[in-house]
Amino acid sequence: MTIKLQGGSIILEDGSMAQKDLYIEGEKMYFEKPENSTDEKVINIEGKLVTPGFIDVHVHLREPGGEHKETIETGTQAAAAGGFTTICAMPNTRPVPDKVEQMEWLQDRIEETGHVRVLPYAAITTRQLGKELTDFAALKEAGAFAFTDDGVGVQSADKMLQAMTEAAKVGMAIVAHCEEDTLIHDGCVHEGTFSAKHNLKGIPSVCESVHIARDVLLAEATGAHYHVCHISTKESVRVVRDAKRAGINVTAEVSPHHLLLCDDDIPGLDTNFKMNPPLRSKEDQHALWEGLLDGTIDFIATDHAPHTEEEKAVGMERAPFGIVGLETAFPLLYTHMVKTERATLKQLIDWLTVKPAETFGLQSGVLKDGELADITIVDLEENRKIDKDQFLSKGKNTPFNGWDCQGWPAYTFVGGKLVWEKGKVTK
Ligand SMILES: NC(=O)N[C@@H](CC(=O)O)C(=O)O
Ligand SMILES: [Zn+2]
Ligand SMILES: [Zn+2]
Repeated sequence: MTIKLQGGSIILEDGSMAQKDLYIEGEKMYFEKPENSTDEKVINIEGKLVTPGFIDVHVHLREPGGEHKETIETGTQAAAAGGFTTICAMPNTRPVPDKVEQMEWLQDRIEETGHVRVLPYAAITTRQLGKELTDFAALKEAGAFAFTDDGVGVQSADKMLQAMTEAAKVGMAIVAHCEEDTLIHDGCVHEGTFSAKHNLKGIPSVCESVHIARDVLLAEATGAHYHVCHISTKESVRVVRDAKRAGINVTAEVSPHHLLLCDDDIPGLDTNFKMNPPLRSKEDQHALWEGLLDGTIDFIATDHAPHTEEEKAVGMERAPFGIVGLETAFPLLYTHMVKTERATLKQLIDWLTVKPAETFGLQSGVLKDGELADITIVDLEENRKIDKDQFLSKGKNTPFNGWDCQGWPAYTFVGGKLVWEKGKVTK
């Protein structure tokens, strides 16, 4: 059966917007009605926006080993609800995907229970311990998206040098959680006004930026593609900007929460404002916007990191780091970036589609005649409050609960299949 998406505004490959019907037949999309099409189901999407499905390269699905926080099934349902058609799963699970066997298990599980495309990362080091490199060639062969030890930094410069050398050989990216263990100082929030006011130990900005400074030089020495996860400080932005100017192959992502919040916004000892890296200063937040707008930062990724309410209910110092993001990213960014005219709709969509696709050489990210139908349809007029109890994710740990947002995903198609329709999963 052909699905006709009728009357929507489409974002075309060249970035222009056109009022145009779109047809889905099998896995593919077409700008004209396919010739062999017989019966037709019309979905009226007048007034709505049709965009390439969103891509999030930084998601914690927790399976295997953390199924009480999230599963591939619930995490991909949350992704579908958020308009994401491709997400990349972080490897800080138990066991860690550091061997072909684990990658294969993960691929099977994704195939069985995933509602959207899931591209799994493999670890840089065995059990993410930073000691022994994994077999990059074998893991690439087994379908790894890229290599990362996200959750912890790679402490040894020599290990990182070896990792980048191997990554360059197999033509894959090193995706880095940048954190120098000797500078964490046992902190639970940013070292700044909030930590001082509440007498909490702080994580200084240099804890992140020294790793980035080290790593861009290693990337230069090896020619590897080096990607910075969840960039959060002004010094980090400056280092990446300078490295790009020097022609080093570095890219970076920023999370919605680091764009929309700083440590002044933390209302008190609320652990839904605790994440790694922590919310930094107003100045840092400003530098992230600047970096994103001038192209130093390439795109946006959520760092969706679900934890249970019980785990989060043990106080600022002991609660785990991390907040969820898949179901709130677009409405938050549309409301606080586009409606406020700090960026255009086209820029926002690029940061969620074309840019991550280009950075990692993915085929998706554009609407193109005859291509796979990974499509998100957004109701830009819909207004509602974020309600954590409505999340499909098991994680309710968001600092944005109750925020008024405009612009919510209404339909999500993955490979021509409707996986989300106004409030319900349709698989
Ligand atoms: N971001 C976080 O605060 N937490 C992440 C780990 C990580 O992304 O570093 C998690 O796995 O919970
Ligand atoms: Zn991380
Ligand atoms: Zn992460």
